[in-house]
Amino acid sequence: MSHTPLNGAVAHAGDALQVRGLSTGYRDRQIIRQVDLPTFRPGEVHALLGPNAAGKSTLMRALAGLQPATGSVRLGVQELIGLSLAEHARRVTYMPQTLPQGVALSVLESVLGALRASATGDPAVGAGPASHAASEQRAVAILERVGILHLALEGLDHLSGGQRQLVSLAQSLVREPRVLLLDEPISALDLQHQLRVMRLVQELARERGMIAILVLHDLQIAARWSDGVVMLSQGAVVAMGTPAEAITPATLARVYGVQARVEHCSRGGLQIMVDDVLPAEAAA
Ligand SMILES: Nc1ncnc2c1ncn2[C@@H]1O[C@H](COP(=O)(O)OP(=O)(O)OP(=O)(O)O)[C@@H](O)[C@H]1O
Repeated sequence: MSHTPLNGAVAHAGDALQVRGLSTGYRDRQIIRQVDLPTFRPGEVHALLGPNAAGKSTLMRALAGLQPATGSVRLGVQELIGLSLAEHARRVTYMPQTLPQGVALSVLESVLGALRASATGDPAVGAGPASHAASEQRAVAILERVGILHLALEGLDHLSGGQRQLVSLAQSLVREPRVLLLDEPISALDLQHQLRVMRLVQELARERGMIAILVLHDLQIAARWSDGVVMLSQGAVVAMGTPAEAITPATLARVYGVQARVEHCSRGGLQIMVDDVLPAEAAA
């Protein structure tokens, strides 16, 4: 398969994710209406942006097969809508905004549990002492890359909010999914950890040929680390493309109702300055 990767992404042979005419919602309320998304290619990192209640988590959960949807979500030639949850989870991992509370496990045990839960049929993660050692090696390696190996034996309930978010990330990464969906993965992290996580996700996407889609609220981080951006508002796509194409004063006014300037730096980055909230009639 040949394609032109976005930004600095390395071309990976592998299956692209194609989303066409996707609709989903809750009971009598449709949230996402007939959405087409850009082609997500192996090795790329994409940001899903939009205001509160735009439908970002709902869309991510539908992509992960965690709620009923209509339309098409295809990974290569495989249609994912209609697959069993287990089949879906073998290909797509979703990291929710919050880690469940009250789990009496150590960090390492929780990462091993996430690996086992996803590994039915993977010979490297089966029963028996040899595969147990292999699983433990894989879990330790990911804790090290996330930078929390020193927390391996800590109880989950003793961690800070940011530490819990890093554990949640490790639980998702250890599964080595082809598609990784991270819902606000850096919302509880300090500046240094935000950058470390974004760098790690980009590195792993490039190394593994993984597709990473992240819900983010920080536009500057999205612009710096994403190959592609999708902006969602009221369940519909308002803009998509490279960060420079999608993040413009006009889209920021329309989607967030703010007056902003976007400057293109000589080194290729974007500088986004939000000056004010627009009056309601100007934002509409
Ligand atoms: N379980 C649910 N049952 C019914 N409605 C829901 C449910 N979860 C979310 N919604 C509604 O769906 C809409 C979209 O919510 P969603 O969580 O997808 O938005 P979001 O863009 O992720 O927002 P945020 O940035 O605040 O996390 C909201 O109006 C919300 O009230």
